[in-house]
Amino acid sequence: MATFNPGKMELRYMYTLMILATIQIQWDRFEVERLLESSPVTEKPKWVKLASMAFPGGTGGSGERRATAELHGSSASRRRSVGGPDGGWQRFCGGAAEREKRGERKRVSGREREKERGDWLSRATEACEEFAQEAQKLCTKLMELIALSLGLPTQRFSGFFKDQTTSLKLNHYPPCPIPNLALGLGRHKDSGILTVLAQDDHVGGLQVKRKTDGEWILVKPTPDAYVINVGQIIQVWSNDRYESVEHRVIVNSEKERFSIPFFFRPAYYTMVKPLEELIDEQNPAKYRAYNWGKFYTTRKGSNFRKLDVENIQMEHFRVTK
Ligand SMILES: O=C(O)CCC(=O)C(=O)O
Ligand SMILES: [Fe+2]
Repeated sequence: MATFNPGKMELRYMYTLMILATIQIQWDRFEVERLLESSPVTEKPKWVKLASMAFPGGTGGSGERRATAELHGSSASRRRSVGGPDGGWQRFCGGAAEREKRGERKRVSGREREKERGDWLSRATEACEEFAQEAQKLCTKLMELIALSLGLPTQRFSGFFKDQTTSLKLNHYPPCPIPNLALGLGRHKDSGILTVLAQDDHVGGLQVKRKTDGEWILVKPTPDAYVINVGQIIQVWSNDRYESVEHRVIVNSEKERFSIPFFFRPAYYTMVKPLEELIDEQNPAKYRAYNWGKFYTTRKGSNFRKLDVENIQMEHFRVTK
């Protein structure tokens, strides 16, 4: 019987999460299809069977509901979608052969796979485009409300929405027989402006850290609702009046889980710093200015997950007294 070692736990998340696709969203044009085609999805056909993806519907409007229906498949096709990304995953959750025995993975012919890939791409593309457009509108609205709540004009943030580095990610967390030895995604704060997260309507896994006692609290899925995360940029802009919450994802021993975060982010050239209207002698700036593009690429390019070293954090720009 394996023993639970919380110290090691954080390091193992890279074994379980499969990022099916990361879609860079252009401000004036959604180039989802082209980017999906060049994503790892097409290079790793065993990941492709996403027809079963539970795409939470409702708040995005009727178009999204249609996409939801399209993306729901039979339970047989859902099982077929489970594939393993690497040896690490196999170590904890079984190799391809074991998963085939458990009925979680089925061998498919090259031709069948090609067809599935094509079908999946067109359905996923349509669904992603609709979701991205709705999420974009939602973020714009939310930023108006956040501006008002800070005593600022509603359009205060609109200058930051040009040349966005916004992206959409499709996450797949396969079931893991030893869930207490793995994390779907390690603890982190989202670094951008806002995240609109469509989490699986039925399978929970997202946890947030309660500030008062450090306890991890499960965010129970609410059908027809999105989870909105305040990103670290809002924390800096608001000079800590808003705080970005730490979160992570645990895995499930029986059920796979999907989630679709939409990361609303500014242009690479944005200098992130507390808004001048919010600082004065009594409320001095708590952060030094940093370049978003540099911050983001350094953070993304770092191999902190493997080396167990600290990744670049917004906290590094906090002014110390
Ligand atoms: O899968 C989830 O529910 C959360 C994913 C997440 O936090 C992220 O991708 O940043
Ligand atoms: Fe996150």
